[in-house]
Amino acid sequence: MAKTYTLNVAGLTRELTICKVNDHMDIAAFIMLGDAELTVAAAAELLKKCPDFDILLTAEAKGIPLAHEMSRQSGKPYVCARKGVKLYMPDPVVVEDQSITTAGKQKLVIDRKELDKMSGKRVLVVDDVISTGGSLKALDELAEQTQCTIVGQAAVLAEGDAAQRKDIIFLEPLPLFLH
Ligand SMILES: O=P(O)(O)OC[C@H]1O[C@H](OP(=O)(O)OP(=O)(O)O)[C@H](O)[C@@H]1O
Ligand SMILES: Nc1ncnc2[nH]cnc12
Repeated sequence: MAKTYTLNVAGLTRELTICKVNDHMDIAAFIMLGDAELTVAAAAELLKKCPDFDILLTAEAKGIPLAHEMSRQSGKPYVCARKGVKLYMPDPVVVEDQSITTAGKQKLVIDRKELDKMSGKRVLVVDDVISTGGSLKALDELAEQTQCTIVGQAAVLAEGDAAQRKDIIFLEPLPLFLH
């Protein structure tokens, strides 16, 4: 049987499977994709803690259901950064992204027209989990490519050292398993 970590968040309990990242570190995999009950509950709790905003910004893939639900509950729109350039992006703005779960570099991309939906707006950056902060940094870099104000950076979970950060809003910490 795979080892698990018991997570209590937004009034719900989930058993997260522990997965190997490398010889020295495991993570408890937090997968909200497919978990509508948790997504709805976490979005509601997070919105209570976040400042007023005009538009949400998130990253493909696991950030999408959370941003969608926060958008639905708040009535505010969201913009999603994709992990690659699509043929329907005439003017893609691309930044590099490195996250704890992915070996090597990824890309985050938003087409200019989509990016400019944030222009002059108060932007709340959201993701399911913040760990190294690499993905959050890439989202911030994209937001900085237009005239907007980032009013908050929020995630359901802050993993490892991210739980000590004072510049993010989160519901619960998530440990890293070092050995
Ligand atoms: O703080 P970091 O170290 O960047 O880790 C956090 C990021 O990692 C996960 O995405 P992942 O790269 O696994 O991609 P996915 O959502 O496409 O599965 C998660 O959804 C965050 O975006
Ligand atoms: N614990 C975790 N589970 C899933 N994706 C992650 N990205 C960063 N940390 C993660």
